[in-house]
Amino acid sequence: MVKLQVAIDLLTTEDAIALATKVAPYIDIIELGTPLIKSEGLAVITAMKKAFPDKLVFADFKTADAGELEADMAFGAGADLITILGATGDATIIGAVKSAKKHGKGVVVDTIGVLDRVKRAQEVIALGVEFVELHAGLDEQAQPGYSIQVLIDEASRAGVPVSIAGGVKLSNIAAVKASGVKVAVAGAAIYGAADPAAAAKELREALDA
Ligand SMILES: O=C(CO)[C@H](O)[C@H](O)COP(=O)(O)O
Repeated sequence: MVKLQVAIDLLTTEDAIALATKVAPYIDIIELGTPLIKSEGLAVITAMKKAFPDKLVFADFKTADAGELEADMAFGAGADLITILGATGDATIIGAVKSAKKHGKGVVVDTIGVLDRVKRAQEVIALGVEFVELHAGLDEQAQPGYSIQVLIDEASRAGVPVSIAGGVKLSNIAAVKASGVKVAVAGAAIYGAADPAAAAKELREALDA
């Protein structure tokens, strides 16, 4: 079964918990976006895990250095998963994996900004990470000509556990699923919808079809 991850790119704990409450029945992983964590600090992780102990809480740290220290901070606050940048050196990823093993949690490598995402995904899986996020960030998505098809094609040939993030929505979720991903990440398609619960339900149903 493909897991559905909601990326919460809102700026307050109150708004994040309100959104998670609406969509919880349909999602597996609650992602606390980088701007949300920068705005609210580690407390938002603790509050979300307390509110949703049965969901995986994903702290989108996008760590570039001090991997073990930052992973200790995220896991200590209640996160189940943390992102480390694929663009950084292996030592940072190895440090975070060490922390994850200590806490019984997991590391996700975010390939934002990496030129050859598939090659890097294959390299970092060997370091013990849970899965790799094939990711076109919000700024890359805003570039003229951006298409999620690039990520879908990459996922199809990755040969290692991956997620796709960067414009996942109802019109492409079937193709995302068919690419063999472990996790589909949807942010704006859920938090930006007039009815986030209905949007999450439709995505869930499409993944389960
Ligand atoms: O991590 C992120 C940005 O850095 C986003 O949460 C992720 O890209 C999901 O985006 P979208 O709103 O397009 O689904």
